[in-house]
Amino acid sequence: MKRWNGWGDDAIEFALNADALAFLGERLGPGTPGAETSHADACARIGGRRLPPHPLVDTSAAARLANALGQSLPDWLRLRYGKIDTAPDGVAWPESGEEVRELLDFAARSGAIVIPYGGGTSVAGHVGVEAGAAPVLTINLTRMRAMIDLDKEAQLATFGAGVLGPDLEAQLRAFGYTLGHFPQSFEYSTLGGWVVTRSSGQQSLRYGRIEQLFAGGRVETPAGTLDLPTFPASAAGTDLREIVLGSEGRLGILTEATVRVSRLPQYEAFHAVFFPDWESAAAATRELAQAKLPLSMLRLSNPLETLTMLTLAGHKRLIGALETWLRWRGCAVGKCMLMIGASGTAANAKHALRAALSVARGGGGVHVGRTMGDKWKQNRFRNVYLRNAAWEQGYAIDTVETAVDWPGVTPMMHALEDAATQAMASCGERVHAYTHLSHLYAQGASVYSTFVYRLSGNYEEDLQRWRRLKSTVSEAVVVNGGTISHQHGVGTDHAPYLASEKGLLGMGAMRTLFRHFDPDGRMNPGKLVSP
Ligand SMILES: Cc1cc2nc3c(=O)[nH]c(=O)nc-3n(C[C@H](O)[C@H](O)[C@H](O)COP(=O)(O)OP(=O)(O)OC[C@H]3O[C@@H](n4cnc5c(N)ncnc54)[C@H](O)[C@@H]3O)c2cc1C
Repeated sequence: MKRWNGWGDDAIEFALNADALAFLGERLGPGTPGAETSHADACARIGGRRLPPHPLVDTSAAARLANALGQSLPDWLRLRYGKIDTAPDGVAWPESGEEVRELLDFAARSGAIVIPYGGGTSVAGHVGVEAGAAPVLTINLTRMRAMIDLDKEAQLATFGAGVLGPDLEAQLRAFGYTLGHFPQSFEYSTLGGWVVTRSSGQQSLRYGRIEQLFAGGRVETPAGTLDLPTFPASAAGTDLREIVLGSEGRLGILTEATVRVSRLPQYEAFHAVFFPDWESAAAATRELAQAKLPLSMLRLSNPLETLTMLTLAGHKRLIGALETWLRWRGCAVGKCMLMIGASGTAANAKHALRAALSVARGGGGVHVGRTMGDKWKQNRFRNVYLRNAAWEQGYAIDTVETAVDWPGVTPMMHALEDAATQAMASCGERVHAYTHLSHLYAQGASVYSTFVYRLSGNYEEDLQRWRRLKSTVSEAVVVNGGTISHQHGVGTDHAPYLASEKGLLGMGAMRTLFRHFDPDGRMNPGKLVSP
């Protein structure tokens, strides 16, 4: 069953091994797990409902709690410490566009605010309920999950927008196709959520970001239905898909999405290469991105992330032997791991890998084969469970991500890690901060930093620690010329920083656009831009 106050299926544990615990203890000090609220107590704290009855709306405390929050660290703090001060007044699970329309009309009649809810994997405060006088209706889309059409000739598939990643891939795989969109949250996030948050999957180098995959669809807005027909390309003025992408539930509900699919790859492999230091690794990775080889993934870990991954991997003797061999090849303290993936026909993928490994070797890289790549693939959606394991040992894990052009990539990495160190020092704490470049472009890269730090066991103190960390690191993103999000979107947590990249005129244009589709300001207010 899905965990109500953590990540994933409660039958799956991904424990921290003894070496990893000792490593964290040494770097941060011993953790203090907080007292936890039970599900029954959390339900008991859900206040009275303010919506009139409707046959499609469930007003039970359990349904409202399950759809009250996402997966950001403050969301976790609220759930774990039982500080659920706001929740929707009712939750509906429509099964058709007509039911969505009916629910939007019901919300208008009841003066209710509407929050669209996909998988609830937002890490930026997209689905939470702001305190206010109006009742709140959360519309959970996950029952709209069928494949409506597969046009093999055009390689286009249309789905109900609430389809979860594994379900979508399984429905396509039955016909020999894939979307190839694999965010780390794949198992619990939805197609609609991906589109409206401009998500990016781990193999975006081959398949593209969701912007490239989203071909059209249907949006139910308070002002009417917006249909987006598919074209391979069009010069007919403003591309209306672009106003749906990144709209974060502000203009309406995406009920159907048509996506560009590919044939299932015959062959897929991930290889690991180590470099002696960050400078050589970053230079070779940039060269690889600019060579535009048909790879599916490039993912470069900095020295501390490399060390952390090797420590978490367990298999101490095997990793020890690998490290001895790497030392002998010149990759010792400060080494960085690059993961290179290729998918497609066996001949093309192998050719791309051979070419990539040759560039990597030319840049000082040491190729260690496929074993680590196979392990990475096997655990690509499992590592997230470490958030649960770390919490239980008294440690919080949070991440911040941005993207910047190549000259800014290394300065950004240092700026994010320094900002986190400074923020936690102001709380009298240390932080274990490490970074990888997860999505590579010819012009630049996403910079993705992970921060591990101690919980205090006290809700207010832990919220304060998170606020300091989030604001200091977000300011570092802005000062260093990065976007406030490369893939997680804006929500409430990044909204204060958006104007610095959009400008006042741009922010005004976004507000006017949302008002056009949602004249009463009913759709997910407070997220992305202030009303
Ligand atoms: C552990 C973890 C790993 C992650 N890894 C990645 C990653 O690799 N790449 C990445 O891009 N993101 C990642 N994310 C972030 C998150 O998964 C994405 O933002 C995802 O796109 C959200 O999809 P969802 O279905 O869960 O949407 P939700 O969280 O339910 O909603 C997000 C926003 O979309 C709106 N919304 C949802 N569905 C609809 C709809 N049908 N119509 C209109 N509005 C809608 C909501 O109102 C809200 O504003 C990760 C999150 C976690 C917790």
